[in-house]
Amino acid sequence: MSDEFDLVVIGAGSGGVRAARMASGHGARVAIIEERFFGGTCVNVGCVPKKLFAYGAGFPEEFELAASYGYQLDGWRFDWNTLRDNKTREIERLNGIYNRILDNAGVTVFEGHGRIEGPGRVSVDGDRVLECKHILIATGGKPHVPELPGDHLVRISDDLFYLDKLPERVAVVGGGYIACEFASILNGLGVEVHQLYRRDLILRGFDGEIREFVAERMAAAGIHIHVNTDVSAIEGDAGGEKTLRLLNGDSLVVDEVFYATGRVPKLDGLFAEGVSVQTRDNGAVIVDDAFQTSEPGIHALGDVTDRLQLTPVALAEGMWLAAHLFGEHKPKAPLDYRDVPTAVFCHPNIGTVGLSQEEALAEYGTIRVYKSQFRPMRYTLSDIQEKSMMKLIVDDASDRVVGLHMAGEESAEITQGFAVAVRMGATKADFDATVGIHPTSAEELVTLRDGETVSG
Ligand SMILES: Cc1cc2nc3c(=O)[nH]c(=O)nc-3n(C[C@H](O)[C@H](O)[C@H](O)COP(=O)(O)OP(=O)(O)OC[C@H]3O[C@@H](n4cnc5c(N)ncnc54)[C@H](O)[C@@H]3O)c2cc1C
Ligand SMILES: NC(=O)c1ccc[n+]([C@@H]2O[C@H](COP(=O)([O-])OP(=O)(O)OC[C@H]3O[C@@H](n4cnc5c(N)ncnc54)[C@H](O)[C@@H]3O)[C@@H](O)[C@H]2O)c1
Repeated sequence: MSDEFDLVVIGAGSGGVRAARMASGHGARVAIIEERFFGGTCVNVGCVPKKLFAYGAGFPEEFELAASYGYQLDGWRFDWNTLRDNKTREIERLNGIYNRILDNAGVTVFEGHGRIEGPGRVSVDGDRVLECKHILIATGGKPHVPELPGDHLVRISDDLFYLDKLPERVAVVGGGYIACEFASILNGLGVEVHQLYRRDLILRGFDGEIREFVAERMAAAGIHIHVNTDVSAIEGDAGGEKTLRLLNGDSLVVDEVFYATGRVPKLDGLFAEGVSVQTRDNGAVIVDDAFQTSEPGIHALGDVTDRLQLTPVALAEGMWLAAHLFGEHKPKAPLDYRDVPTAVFCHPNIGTVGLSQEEALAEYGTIRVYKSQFRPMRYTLSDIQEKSMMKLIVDDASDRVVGLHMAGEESAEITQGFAVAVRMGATKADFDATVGIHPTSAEELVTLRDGETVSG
């Protein structure tokens, strides 16, 4: 086996695997080094197990709904171990697939810790040294927990996926993607959930009315959302009850405390002494439009650069870089981060693409806002009070739809399709001219009529 490569990728997560495969496909000699799990965060402790758990958490409501359609269920019992272990089996299957994909693509795989020894030199476990023309840092991120007394009692997102037993009461600290998703999953599985958020409304950065709607729906589903609240100390022991001392003087007793207070770039032991690249204050590797760091021949992409921490973004970056470095047809323009759709798999789901009402107002001055709240048909035979909300934000001058937001069942699935139209610059008139599919929730988005003009 040769130890000389065109590209050595450090980290076999979403971005690293895609870049390695594509580069190999373009004819490059590629090696990849992974120290923990093939497929990275998304496959092992992120998107995939999270979505499986979110499906699992939806069943109690399905059982209740089934009764309204005439199904007599003779009671049910939930077994955490079955869900956790079935999930783990599926993740192990995917690990194998990732390994095979790399092999089949002709990528040389190393298991161990990658360290950059100098330009064009990467060691595996500080031992074997690989020589290469290009190095790619695709080492992802890791959870950030603020320092506080008792922080050794805190659990991070990775831990949820391997809990020995499901706790009866939890506190989830944070108001972003992971905190909202975990709060919804645990609540759906029957756990008493307290979500603590330091500001006044969760899901900062999303459209204001969608945030209010989702916070209200999550609370209606049974999650105790404590806003303007932060933790000053945690007391207790790892295997038992924990008491959270709150800044407002209150306290809260739970069995587990999950912190979902953001993720920071993972650079642990990545650089040998005397080697470095420029980073931002939070450690994010600074790259230009071509994913080039401050050091020639060293590139970086994905979560370690802290642009948009999303798997499809890391995949797109990996493909772009592989084509740029080794492709016959080089990309003609930098990757476009405009109108990247995203979803939060809390309950209800959020799907969003483009600008929030607040952002659109600041950018365009005068906008039209179309919105609708309704009870999806599926629930109308039951007493379940599920609701959906949809919003279109239109630039008044050009009639272009610049933002599309939905909270409610199937939001993520529906938004993916509409994201194509928004990216292509569809106008409100185009939406109006599109015939709906009946009866669906999605048809609401092409039948919204009475817009409100808002000027900033
Ligand atoms: C709980 C959770 C849920 C999420 N859900 C979603 C979702 O639903 N949708 C979505 O789009 N995104 C989601 N994300 C975000 C998504 O997982 C990340 O954006 C994505 O995985 C980033 O890919 P990456 O290649 O940059 O890094 P990663 O996937 O983190 O891969 C980095 C890899 O590098 C390895 N590594 C690190 N240092 C070294 C070293 N020195 N040597 C060798 N190997 C090393 C790590 O072990 C890891 O396997 C979620 C994240 C979390 C935590
Ligand atoms: N569905 C998805 O696509 C998905 C799901 C999960 C994660 N992700 C990605 O992973 C990233 C990380 O997720 P996350 O939820 O950890 O981060 P986040 O940035 O979405 O949320 C972090 C939350 O922690 C709070 N916070 C930060 N520091 C704090 C402190 N010291 N004390 C109290 N609260 C504090 C913030 O106010 C915020 O509410 C996300 O930004 C997202 O890009 C995506």
